[in-house]
Amino acid sequence: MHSSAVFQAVNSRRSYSKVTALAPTRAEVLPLVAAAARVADHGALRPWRLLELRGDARDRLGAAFVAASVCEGVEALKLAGKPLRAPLLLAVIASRRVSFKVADWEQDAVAAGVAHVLTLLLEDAGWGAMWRTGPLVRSAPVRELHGLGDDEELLGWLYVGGVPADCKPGVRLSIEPEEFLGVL
Ligand SMILES: Cc1cc2nc3c(=O)[nH]c(=O)nc-3n(C[C@H](O)[C@H](O)[C@H](O)COP(=O)(O)O)c2cc1C
Repeated sequence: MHSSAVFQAVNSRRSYSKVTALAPTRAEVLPLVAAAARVADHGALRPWRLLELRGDARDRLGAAFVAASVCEGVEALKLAGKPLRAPLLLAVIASRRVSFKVADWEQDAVAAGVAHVLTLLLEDAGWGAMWRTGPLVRSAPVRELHGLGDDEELLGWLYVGGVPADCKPGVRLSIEPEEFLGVL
């Protein structure tokens, strides 16, 4: 069982904080999005959407960060440059649908599930990805840039790019599963 491709992919998953300027094309990303949409989804509400940010859209996100902050001068320049750490950012948006049956938190769990599975699929396709948020993710300028509706919340961005040839190995320590799997 532990040699299955799925087990290996999940067990070796890691984030890439540094990526190269290469990015998957929209055509390459689309089938991964379709596959990620297969996560469990109570009522099949599809309570999520993604936005691609490439090129100067990343500068506009940097400007929104600065507008939402109290930073000036060098600090503002540093903040403005944060979205430039990857050539492609995929904004993850929880879009809550009106439902008497499915609570908001269940819908947010679906959106988060899509993002987790998508990072795994991106890695499986040879790309480096890292989910990032930051304190300004729910600020008004950032919300406005993404055109969020009243029933939407930004869950952050998957920073996506090429895996550097000299990247360091991942560092997450293994857990002791007995500690996490109780019995009632
Ligand atoms: C919702 C969410 C938001 C995150 N936001 C950040 C962030 O803003 N900055 C950061 O350094 N890591 C953030 N992380 C953690 C990284 O994505 C990553 O998991 C962490 O650096 C550990 O690396 P690993 O995934 O290789 O174990 C976030 C993770 C999640 C699930």
